[in-house]
Amino acid sequence: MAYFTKEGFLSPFKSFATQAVHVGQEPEQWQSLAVVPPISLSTTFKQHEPGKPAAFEYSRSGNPTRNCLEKAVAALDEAKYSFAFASGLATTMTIAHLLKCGDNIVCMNDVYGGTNRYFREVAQTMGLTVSFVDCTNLEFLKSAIKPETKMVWIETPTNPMMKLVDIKGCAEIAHAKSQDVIVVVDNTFMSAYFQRPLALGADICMYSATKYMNGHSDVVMGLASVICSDLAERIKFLQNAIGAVPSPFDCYLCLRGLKTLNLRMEQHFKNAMAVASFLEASPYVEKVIYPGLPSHPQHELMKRQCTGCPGMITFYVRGDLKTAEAFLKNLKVFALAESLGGYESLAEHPAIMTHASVPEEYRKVLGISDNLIRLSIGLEDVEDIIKDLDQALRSAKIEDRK
Ligand SMILES: Cc1ncc(COP(=O)(O)O)c(C=O)c1O
Ligand SMILES: N[C@@H](CCSC[C@H](N)C(=O)O)C(=O)O
Repeated sequence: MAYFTKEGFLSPFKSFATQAVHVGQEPEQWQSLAVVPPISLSTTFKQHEPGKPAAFEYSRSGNPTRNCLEKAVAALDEAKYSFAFASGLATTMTIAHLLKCGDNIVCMNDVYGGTNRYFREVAQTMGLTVSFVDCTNLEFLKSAIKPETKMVWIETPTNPMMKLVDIKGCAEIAHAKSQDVIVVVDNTFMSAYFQRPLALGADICMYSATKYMNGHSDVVMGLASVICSDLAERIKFLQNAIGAVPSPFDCYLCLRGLKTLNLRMEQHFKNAMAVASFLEASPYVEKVIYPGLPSHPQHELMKRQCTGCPGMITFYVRGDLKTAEAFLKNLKVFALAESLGGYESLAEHPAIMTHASVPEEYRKVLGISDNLIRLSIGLEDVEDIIKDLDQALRSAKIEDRK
């Protein structure tokens, strides 16, 4: 088993835990001096004079509980502003509305299946064009950007192939072409604790907060953070004008989840590192893709732009679809389920589940084959996680060809 070390990674972001606990949550903002931000359910707020609201007027436009969450996330992303949405995809849709008919998006070719589906089947029918490009190679990105390109959309690490994209390199190339190109990083797999895209030159850092940011698999939500006040104005306008906002209760839960983000991510990393090492040594496994392992082709980039690695591991089981299915059905500690980033370990089959919406020929090119498995390593005792994987691999009756 590889020795766990964070050597070579970026140092943790200063005062992260303190900010997660306190920013946006000052008791003095409430008449009650509540230490825990109240869940503010009122849809509307009394005005003293027509058209002159105090801090809030209508809950879609702004809500006290959401406000606390947005302030906390802005601090954790080293941003100036953050905006919460009803889901990760609602965030993607709202961001896409920054563009107009005829504009082009250059999108990393390996992204979450739903992002791929949204760009191909929704945004394109509304008049945007989308070019899917392997942005791991910055030369490909450079040649893909054309005069109509107004947005570059990357995910790093990618879902599910765990490819890394050099955020700083991408931002430099995109902005050198034109300062108007908006560079968006989907930071879902990393969370604010392990990666700060805005500090590396991105314009928007977005999340499916359904995953690590909330971390308890009980909220569907999205977030977008920015530094530029002009961009913030435009997103705030769209947040209200489109209206895909989260409920105050979900904002409360996510804010609560953020308080343990640093602790959870550290443990996800430790557990995943042990699991990845176990899988790499297993005769039943063809190949493990985990950026924390020196065997990952972009391990050095991971250390250069991140403070650690999340609990996401992708691997090829030695065998075929039947083997993969048998393995997944035999798991006991892991739940066979879509999603990721919660405290519980999940396993899934990308080709049949999370990335079924990606056309088959495309999946082939990306390497999303029938024997590909994606794991979200949770916070259970790592010995139990490994024992479970071991028994499931063995009982899948895989021929040992090593
Ligand atoms: C990387 C990534 N981005 C975006 C999304 C979309 O988020 P949501 O399910 O919250 O709409 C997901 C998962 O669904 C995801 O894995
Ligand atoms: N981002 C999650 C969600 C998975 S897919 C959800 C649903 N089946 C859909 O197609 O929209 C993940 O990667 O697990």
